[in-house]
Amino acid sequence: MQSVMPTAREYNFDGLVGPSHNYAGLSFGNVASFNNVKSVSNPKQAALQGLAKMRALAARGFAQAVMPPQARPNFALLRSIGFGGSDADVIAKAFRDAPAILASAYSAAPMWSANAATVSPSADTADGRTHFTVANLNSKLHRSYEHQQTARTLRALFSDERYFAVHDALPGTPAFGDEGAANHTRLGNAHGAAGVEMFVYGRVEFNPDAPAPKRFPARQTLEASQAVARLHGLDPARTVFVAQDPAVIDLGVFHNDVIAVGNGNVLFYHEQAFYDEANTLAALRYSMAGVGAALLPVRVARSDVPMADAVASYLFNSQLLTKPDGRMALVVPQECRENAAVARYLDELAGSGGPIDELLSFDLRQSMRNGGGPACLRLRVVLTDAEAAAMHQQVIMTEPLYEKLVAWVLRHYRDALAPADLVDPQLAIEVETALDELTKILGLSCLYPFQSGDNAAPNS
Ligand SMILES: N=C(N)NCCC[C@H](NC(=O)CCC(=O)O)C(=O)O
Repeated sequence: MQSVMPTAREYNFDGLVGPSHNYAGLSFGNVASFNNVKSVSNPKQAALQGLAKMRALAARGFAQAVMPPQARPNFALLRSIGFGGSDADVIAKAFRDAPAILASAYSAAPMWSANAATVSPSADTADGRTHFTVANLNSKLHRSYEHQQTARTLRALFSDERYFAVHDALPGTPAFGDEGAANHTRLGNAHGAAGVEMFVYGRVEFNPDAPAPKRFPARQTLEASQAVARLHGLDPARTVFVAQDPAVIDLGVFHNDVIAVGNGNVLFYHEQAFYDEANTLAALRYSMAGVGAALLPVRVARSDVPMADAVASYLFNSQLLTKPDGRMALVVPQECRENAAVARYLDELAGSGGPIDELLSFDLRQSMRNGGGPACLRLRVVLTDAEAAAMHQQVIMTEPLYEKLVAWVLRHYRDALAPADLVDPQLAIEVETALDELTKILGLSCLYPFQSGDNAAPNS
């Protein structure tokens, strides 16, 4: 007997780049972040590049929404470590004594919304609700405090508890290092059907013999992934935990979404993505058979794309999107067209008669220089029609919203931000003014603690 499956669509929630986007080199292990340290950023261009991608994908009929940026600088963080006085005093003292920490408090990293949370659609969970676990991002100071505002934002967007459950971040300790959807892939048939959830980890806290990188940190632990699966009420038969190859973490693959992407029954991945490729595929095949799906691996050999090219071009940090005709489009950063090996590979892929028959390339240079490609910039949320109707509607990308957001960016954003500009107290005022206005555009009152006069709250 065939059960009736609700129609569901994958919404991509792109992080809107905030007005303080800058290059502070805060992410050891992320090659682009390190290489561009202390260069001058262009927040206006960064935001416009991100919006152009959202607009183009929405215009193509993909379900697209926007995640607002976070308030910056994080005065509560700065005050909690001994910088006191007026806001301007706090900024001046932090800039003088601890410029890297001021930069951390100013980071626009929430733009990479793939790291905001792990999301399990209602078709996979025990209670039939969509579950979100906010990522603690505790591997890096500048990302470790994002979770407080992320929880607040997700609860504002998905407030109807009949449909949605938003879990707070896991305890912020190394055993539970959690980077959200960047290390999570869902495979199956249709979006609305039960699927297999694959969690990829880089380290096991309580097994000193487990593979682990030597040079760069592994940000995701097995223990964290298991906790998320438990919180979401996932069926163990449809949940697969997989070790990332630690050797590639040491080459700059700091998240699994830098080396693999899945959609539907397709897993597009580099042969060095997993510690044990054969067993990973076998486990996925076995689990997927349980939901009547057959894995379709699209494996990229190192002879076609060496790891250095994969990391430099961000080929795998692409979005793999199902088109109305059931074929798939790969959304890649422009750098993929500029890398000879990758460009050659992609042309062959699109013409190969396989599931991916279209390439869409975007200029996301501002984000890329911080190690964030198309996939980093979006959080995937599969929603049934009823769930989509229950979420906050004013964040869904439409042409009028796009136009309003572009005008807002042009009004408020700077086109150059150098490390020394972070000492300018005016920047903090500009950011607050911009975000206050944004909440009106998006119909999200009291999204930020500063809007309730609470700049001292830990999540301010
Ligand atoms: N792969 C995914 N899903 N996300 C990419 C996140 C990039 C981010 N970069 C930064 O945080 C750079 C900050 C700086 O250097 O200023 C990070 O390393 O966490």
